Amino acid sequence: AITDVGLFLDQTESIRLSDHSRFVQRLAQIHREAPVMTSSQQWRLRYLDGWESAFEGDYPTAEARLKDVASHSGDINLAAKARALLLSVQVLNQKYDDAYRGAAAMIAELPLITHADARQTVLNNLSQVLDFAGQPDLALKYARMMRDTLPAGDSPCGSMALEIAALENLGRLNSSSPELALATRVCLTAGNLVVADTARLIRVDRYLAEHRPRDALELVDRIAADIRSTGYYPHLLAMRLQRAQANLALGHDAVAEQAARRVIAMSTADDKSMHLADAYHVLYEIEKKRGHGMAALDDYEHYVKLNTSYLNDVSARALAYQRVQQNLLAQKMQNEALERQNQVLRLQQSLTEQAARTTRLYAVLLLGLLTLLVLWLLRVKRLQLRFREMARRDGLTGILNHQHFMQEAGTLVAEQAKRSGNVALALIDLDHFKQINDVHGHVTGDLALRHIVSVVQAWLRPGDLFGRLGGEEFGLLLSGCAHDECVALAEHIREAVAATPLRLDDEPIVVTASIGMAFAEQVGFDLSRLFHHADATLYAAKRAGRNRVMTELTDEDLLGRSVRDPRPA
Ligand SMILES: Nc1nc2c(ncn2[C@@H]2O[C@H](COP(=O)(O)OP(=O)(O)OP(=O)(O)O)[C@@H](O)[C@H]2O)c(=O)[nH]1
Repeated sequence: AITDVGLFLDQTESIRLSDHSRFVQRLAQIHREAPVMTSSQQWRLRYLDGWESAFEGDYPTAEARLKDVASHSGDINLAAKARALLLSVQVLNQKYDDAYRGAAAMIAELPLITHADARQTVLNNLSQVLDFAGQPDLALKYARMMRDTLPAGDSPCGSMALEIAALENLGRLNSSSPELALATRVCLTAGNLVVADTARLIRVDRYLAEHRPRDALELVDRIAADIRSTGYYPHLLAMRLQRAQANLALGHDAVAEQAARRVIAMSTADDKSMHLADAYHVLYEIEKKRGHGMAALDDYEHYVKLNTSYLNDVSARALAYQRVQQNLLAQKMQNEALERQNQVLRLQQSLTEQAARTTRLYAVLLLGLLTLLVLWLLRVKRLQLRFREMARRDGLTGILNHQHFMQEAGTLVAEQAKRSGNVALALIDLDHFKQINDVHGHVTGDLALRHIVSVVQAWLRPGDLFGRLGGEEFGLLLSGCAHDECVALAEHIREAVAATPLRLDDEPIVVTASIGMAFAEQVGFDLSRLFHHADATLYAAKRAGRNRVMTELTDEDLLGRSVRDPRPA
């Protein structure tokens, strides 16, 4: 019983050529015993079944089994072996186009087939198929590749067989070619009788071609037992034909006839080998010698028919090979054209993308520039505003300067004139300011001016105009307050100034202010008249002892004392 299925399959496969009958027995045994097998072992068995079908000449069964293994085993190396064998089966079954397409595909895939055993099988079948396609040069190339990549310990018998087959077709062999002797010896040593027989049968052919029928016959007799023991049909046929031809050449017509008739009897109707045609040619020669005109003619007709059929088959194979090559070339060119078209499309796409990117870049740059421009304009505008504002302000105190106070005051007076509102002008002059400068210094005088300004500002209402008219004199234009309210506000300011001394390190510095007022309701909506009158009341306040608010002129002022010149507008 089979104990180790893997080992059993290995051993069975290894003797398929050297001991074919045992190989068949073992295949039958494994099917009979049906041991438990892994999936991969089942596929290996199927491959061996396919191999045996091919060996027996049952090509349709072989093809079905091998295609099954190639498509479904899932084992890349076993599939490669199955496909390689399928090539030979298809050729033998005259499916040339299929075989040559398969061969082209296998050549392309060759670098992927790394398993040494599978690679040997593929190279082996490629060489066979290409030789059969009338391409002995290529066949020789793959045979030599097979020899050069032979796994260590393997016999070179197989590759030598292919090499001599290709050399034979190239017309490069004669009966004493060392390749033939070497192949025979190597294959006999390896126990591969079928291949050794191939080499020896070629040698017989060469003897016959060299008109050495005796040597041919002698060699045939020597190898007959071996050939019969393999049972390999093409060899049996070849051997009998060679025997017929050799005997014919030696004048042993009866023996020759017998051998030729055995060839014919063995052949199947659709046999396309040259052996059958040649067998009829032997019979034709014999009948001709015998003077049997009708029989000779009959044999000759057979010969011509078979020979034509054989030659047709040879040219059909060569044509199929060329056709497949042309188709592959056309397909390759079509693929290249498509690839070029794709390249153009890809290029166009990338150009479009690049253009879009460039446009985006320009847009971003432009936007950046615009932003910068806007920011710059804003900055310029801000600076302009700042400069304008600076031009309107008094440098020391930050309130309106004289010129701007006069402008704004003019506008305000005109507005109030239109709506008959009330306007009051208060001129504020600090008292004895010269003394502050003299006693505390000019810097302290500056601080005192700013201090007073901040005290006054605390009392201002929105809309009140406050400006420095020069030195220690300030103008305050009030609107929207009744006469008494305006006076009260001026009074609050005066009190606040007097009550809020400037506090530095030393003792507090008290500053007082005199305020003279004028009202539009009394002098009219005219700025210079308002100034003129306020200046006069201010002068009156000073004369009256300072630190006070004056709204009217005293009798004393009215009698004789002239008022000061109004401030220039
Ligand atoms: N520290 C300082 N002093 C100023 C400034 N402008 C004017 N003065 C001083 O203010 C003083 C004004 O003096 P006067 O016009 O004599 O008047 P006063 O001393 O205030 O006396 P009355 O107005 O009569 O009370 C002068 O000593 C000027 O130098 C200024 O910007 N800073």
